[in-house]
Amino acid sequence: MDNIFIFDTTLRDGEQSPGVTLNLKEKVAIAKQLAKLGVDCIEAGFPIASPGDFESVKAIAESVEGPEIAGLCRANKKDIDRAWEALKVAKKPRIHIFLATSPIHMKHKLNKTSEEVLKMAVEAVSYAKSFTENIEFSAEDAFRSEMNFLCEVVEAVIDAGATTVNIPDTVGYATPDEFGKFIKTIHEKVPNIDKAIISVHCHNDLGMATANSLAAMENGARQIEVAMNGIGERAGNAALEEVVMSIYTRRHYYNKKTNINLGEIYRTSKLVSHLSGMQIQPNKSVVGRNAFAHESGVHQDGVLKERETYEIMNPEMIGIHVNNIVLGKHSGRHAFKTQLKDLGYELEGEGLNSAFDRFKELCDRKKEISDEDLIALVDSEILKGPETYKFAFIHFSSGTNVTPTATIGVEVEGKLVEAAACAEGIVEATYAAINNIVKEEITLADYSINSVTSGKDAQGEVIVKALYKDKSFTGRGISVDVIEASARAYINAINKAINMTKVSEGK
Ligand SMILES: CC(=O)SCCNC(=O)CCNC(=O)[C@H](O)C(C)(C)COP(=O)(O)OP(=O)(O)OC[C@H]1O[C@@H](n2cnc3c(N)ncnc32)[C@H](O)[C@@H]1OP(=O)(O)O
Ligand SMILES: CC(C)C(=O)C(=O)O
Ligand SMILES: [Mg+2]
Repeated sequence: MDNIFIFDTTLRDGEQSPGVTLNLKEKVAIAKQLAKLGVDCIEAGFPIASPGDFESVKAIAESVEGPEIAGLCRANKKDIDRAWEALKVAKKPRIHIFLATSPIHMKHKLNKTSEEVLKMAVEAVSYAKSFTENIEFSAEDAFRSEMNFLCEVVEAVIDAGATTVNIPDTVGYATPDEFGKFIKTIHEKVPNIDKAIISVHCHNDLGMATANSLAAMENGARQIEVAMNGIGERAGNAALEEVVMSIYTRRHYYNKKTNINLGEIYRTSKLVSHLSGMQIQPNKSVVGRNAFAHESGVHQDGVLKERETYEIMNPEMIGIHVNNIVLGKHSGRHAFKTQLKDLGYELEGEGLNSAFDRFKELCDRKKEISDEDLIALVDSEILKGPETYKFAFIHFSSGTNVTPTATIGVEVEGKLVEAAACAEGIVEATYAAINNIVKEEITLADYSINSVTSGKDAQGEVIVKALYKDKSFTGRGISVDVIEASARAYINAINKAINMTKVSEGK
């Protein structure tokens, strides 16, 4: 079976999803999980975009082993220099240069002729080649490009040393049959095509990103670019879990394989969803809550008699955990640590202690702690990043004919600071009380609440988006009390906003 190279762009195109902002610690945690998952290449970011992006690409290049680490750049020297500065510490660095080749992008966005674009592409690849052998070139908006010109660019960048050439459907315009034919034609027309790996990068604007990627694979593409849970610009990228599980489940049809450890898929999906704040729709293929649920009698009867009547994949295969240990108030550190290890977390020392303390607090408020509770707790506890403001307590009163009032306690540099506020609603009062302590120009842009598990003692997970200096920051908070979860989420967003802005302003 031929191997298909999986290039993961969760941390670059995925992070371009509106409203998603990940801090350095979160990006490194996702990259380490992607390495466990077995992706062949991690696109860690766009180093010139901001000091924060640069630092996270560098940190991933330094600390994540296994996959190649790629950094994106435009076709110019300063982007390539900056990308190399971040990537050079990686064991297997890859410079990824993109430049649009479609008439609409060249004319309106780049204001360049096709001759100038061809020259820029070749010069950029040749320049990057002075740093590393491993160069990917992406012809942005390739699918809307004129075929002969696109082939001319592909041939020229391969001659200049590109080892991978990516053919993106940047705006998700293609349909599977025509995209397959498109990739086939490129293979037929470009004489030196065998000297490079042909890659595809499909967007999901018409819901066809996975189908288009697979059609391209059937016509010679050997690398597929994906993002976990399909996150990315606009409607997102081809979803890693869909592409990989299609290749696996239909392996006898496609005769292809990937290096992905299928058992890490669910865990990675959960981590990305928690940290990005992009919730997974219940009916999402492979990783949605309902992907393996059977509601109707005929289906339940079938599955009880023989699972394969209605299931084409085994949930355990993708790491949906079958749990024999029930954690609760009487569990100790050993069971806690073992359970976490089964879920993919290797916690030691301070990290383990702080997660265990939060776990014990939770046990006082909730009888049985599920895997979902544990994952949410550890993700919010361990990866929250620097805490300028630390939640201490909240008291509130609210109800019909009562003015909602909240008093909040927050630790600032080790000192407890308290403030109170009234408003029309209790969440608004809580946030006004927090604003009285924080005194920064931060506004709430979005708020959502979900229960982590079912049952009356379920934890609530609040995700907020806060605006600070024209940028949006996601915060997450969990608690069995939804007002406390709301306070924790807002404080988390404020901490991220202040600390990530300091990094990007070089402070
Ligand atoms: C399809 C994709 O996903 S592409 C990746 C998109 N990702 C991002 O944009 C990441 C975040 N971006 C940023 O932070 C900023 O856009 C930066 C730092 C990269 C650039 O910021 P600025 O210098 O202020 O430029 P701005 O974004 O306004 O405009 C882009 C400029 O790059 C040029 N450009 C766009 N693509 C390319 C390219 N591939 N190669 C060279 N130049 C390019 C544009 O023509 C424009 O140039 P102009 O100023 O001469 O008109
Ligand atoms: C940078 C390129 C690969 C991209 O994201 C696109 O064309 O969609
Ligand atoms: Mg893209």
